[in-house]
Amino acid sequence: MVSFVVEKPQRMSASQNVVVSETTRSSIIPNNSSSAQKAPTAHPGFISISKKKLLKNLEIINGGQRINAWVDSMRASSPTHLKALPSSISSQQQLNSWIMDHPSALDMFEQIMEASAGKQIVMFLDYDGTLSPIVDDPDRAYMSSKMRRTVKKLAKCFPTAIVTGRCIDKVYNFVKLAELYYAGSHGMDIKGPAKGLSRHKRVKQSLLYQPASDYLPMIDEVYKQLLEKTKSTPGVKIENHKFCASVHFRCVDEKKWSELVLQVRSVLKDYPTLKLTQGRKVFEIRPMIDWDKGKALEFLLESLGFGNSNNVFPVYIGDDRTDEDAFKMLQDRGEGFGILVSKFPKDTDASYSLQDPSEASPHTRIYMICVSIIHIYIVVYIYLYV
Ligand SMILES: O=P(O)(O)OC[C@H]1O[C@H](O[C@H]2O[C@H](CO)[C@@H](O)[C@H](O)[C@H]2O)[C@H](O)[C@@H](O)[C@@H]1O
Repeated sequence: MVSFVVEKPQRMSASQNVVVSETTRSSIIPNNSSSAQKAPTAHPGFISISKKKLLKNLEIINGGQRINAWVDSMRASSPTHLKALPSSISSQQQLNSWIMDHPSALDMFEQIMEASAGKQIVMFLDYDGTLSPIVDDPDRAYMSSKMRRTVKKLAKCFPTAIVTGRCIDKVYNFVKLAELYYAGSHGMDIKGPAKGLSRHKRVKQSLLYQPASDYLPMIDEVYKQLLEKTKSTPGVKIENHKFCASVHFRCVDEKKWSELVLQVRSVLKDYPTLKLTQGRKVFEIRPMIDWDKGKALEFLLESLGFGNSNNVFPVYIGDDRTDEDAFKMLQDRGEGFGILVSKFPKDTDASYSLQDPSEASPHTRIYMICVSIIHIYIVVYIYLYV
């Protein structure tokens, strides 16, 4: 039986977390006692619900299984922002203080230029919510042609990778750029640029690494079971991402969420080697292996010959909790920086943010940052070599 514990890991692998409330990085993870940690203190400036209070709020139903925590977590899953502020702190004050800690990447040209001078920039880009806007139907999360042109230009200047929860085939159908590296299925499927590019037909990327290949049949089985179990829930969408599966509830009526949770759990109970994490209005079912977007980033840097190099400057742009693993990896390596795309303050390991109160689309923001990075590169190149 899979049961769940509530914990508050502050700096554990972000992708292992299912956020219980908007104000914490609390998580619901499969109940294995070794993973239950002592609750650390919350990040300063961030409001946390105590474990006791949270547990009090949990409703014990269905043979002792806790459902309300899941539903709270689902409610908070997109957009993630800080609602439950003490009345003494206005949301504007909180935003200001967060921006002091995570300044807009667009205001930091000089610092970025200085820090990256003489180093090889390597670009890592998340897809959903970063290169494409969040939309109701995951099959229609198109990237604009303008964005595609920007990414193409970027890839001419620097090695560029798409790091996504989607499987490579699906993300490739949106991005359509053979010259990129792709780390699909949350980094569990890594491919390099295709050799012998063709304008007319897709040339297959070269396989670099698949750390969860043993899980392929299991994920397929789970995907089919999820389809079957959830078919009575209107609006649900199940995706097979090869090494992981997604259960979307963005279009499921909130009244049906507890029912959906029960359906998902009834499938997962037979698969103790899978874990469940949560993204933006989506449950992600993934192999319980020590691999995430951060590890994929590290792997790609090594593959590019920058394993032990001081001459590399990786930049990772992402919007979701799973991107935190990559931000953390950069922070731990002390190289490059992470940029969080978010309009709201979030607990993050990214150094910079891209948030736009004037509601510019993610396209515009990423476009601007990419153009800026290309600009920085050209300036540095001219400075050094011309
Ligand atoms: O790592 P990412 O590239 O950010 O992928 C994470 C998930 O993205 C997709 O779902 C999200 O975007 C959808 C389209 O905008 C939206 O409908 C959904 O609510 C979001 O969660 C993708 O469909 C998932 O499978 C990925 O895991």
